Amino acid sequence: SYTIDNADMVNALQGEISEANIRATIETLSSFTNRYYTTSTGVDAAEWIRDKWQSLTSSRSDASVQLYNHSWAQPSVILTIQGQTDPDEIVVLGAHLDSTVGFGTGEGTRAPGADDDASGIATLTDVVNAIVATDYKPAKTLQFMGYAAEEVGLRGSDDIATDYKSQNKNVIGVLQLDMTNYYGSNSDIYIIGDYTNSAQNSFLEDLAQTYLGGLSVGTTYCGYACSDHASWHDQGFAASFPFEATFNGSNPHIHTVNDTLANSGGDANHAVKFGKLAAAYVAELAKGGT
Ligand SMILES: N[C@H](Cc1ccc(I)cc1)C(=O)NO
Ligand SMILES: [Zn+2]
Ligand SMILES: [Zn+2]
Repeated sequence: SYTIDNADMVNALQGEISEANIRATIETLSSFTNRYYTTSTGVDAAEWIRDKWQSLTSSRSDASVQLYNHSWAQPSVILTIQGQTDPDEIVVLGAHLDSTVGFGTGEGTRAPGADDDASGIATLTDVVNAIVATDYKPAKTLQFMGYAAEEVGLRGSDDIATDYKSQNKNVIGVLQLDMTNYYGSNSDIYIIGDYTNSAQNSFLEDLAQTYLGGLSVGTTYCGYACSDHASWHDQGFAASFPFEATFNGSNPHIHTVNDTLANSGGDANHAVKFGKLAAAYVAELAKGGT
């Protein structure tokens, strides 16, 4: 059952979430020609994330970063921060690191993917930065995951979720961030109601009410397995997916060469909301302190 009783830690983490940091990471990731799952630049982008997460956590003896290799070129990236008291309980926060402009994407094709999903990776990266800046030590284990090959059938997260299920890993919750930075609808955050866990969705709503007072939270539906949360849901894990807008209000530029920061408003102000929600999710699910 979910409890909300770690306010000092949540507030400290939220105080470190930075629009400028998130924007800088979006700009770097969208500057790779593409992050497609079969290309050299798709591999380069994954390795950049590995290096970034490694450098952010280099002072932490409880942290390590690994590539998770698949049957195609682009690896996934997993940062593990060991839990202090309940290390076998795992909280997963994910986003996908690949980008596409649809059929025909290949070596040299321009696919910036600023919102889809550099915004999600950048948001998670800033939560990692906040964890280090506050010297937060989670009671349960955290795993930050950059998934490869989401755009071609949720393939990276499917490999990982299936692997974790077969190993009987005790994943107590999964949060997906895919498109956090296009402010396209009236409410600030939309909880996806299908292929997700309703109890955890309610927990997210309670976290937003408690820690994101001024923001409004709605619900919307994909109607299909629309991002990596569905891979975890399919394996029976509790997954949730806070999303940028309603389906109709979401970023119309995705999967085109026009999915740029400029076409997401030119800043990361919308993504900041998701960073603060993710920070609350981390501290109130994984508990712990400094
Ligand atoms: N289909 C998803 C984007 C997407 C996710 C949820 C909703 I509602 C609308 C659109 C995708 O391209 N993920 O990479
Ligand atoms: Zn996506
Ligand atoms: Zn996409």
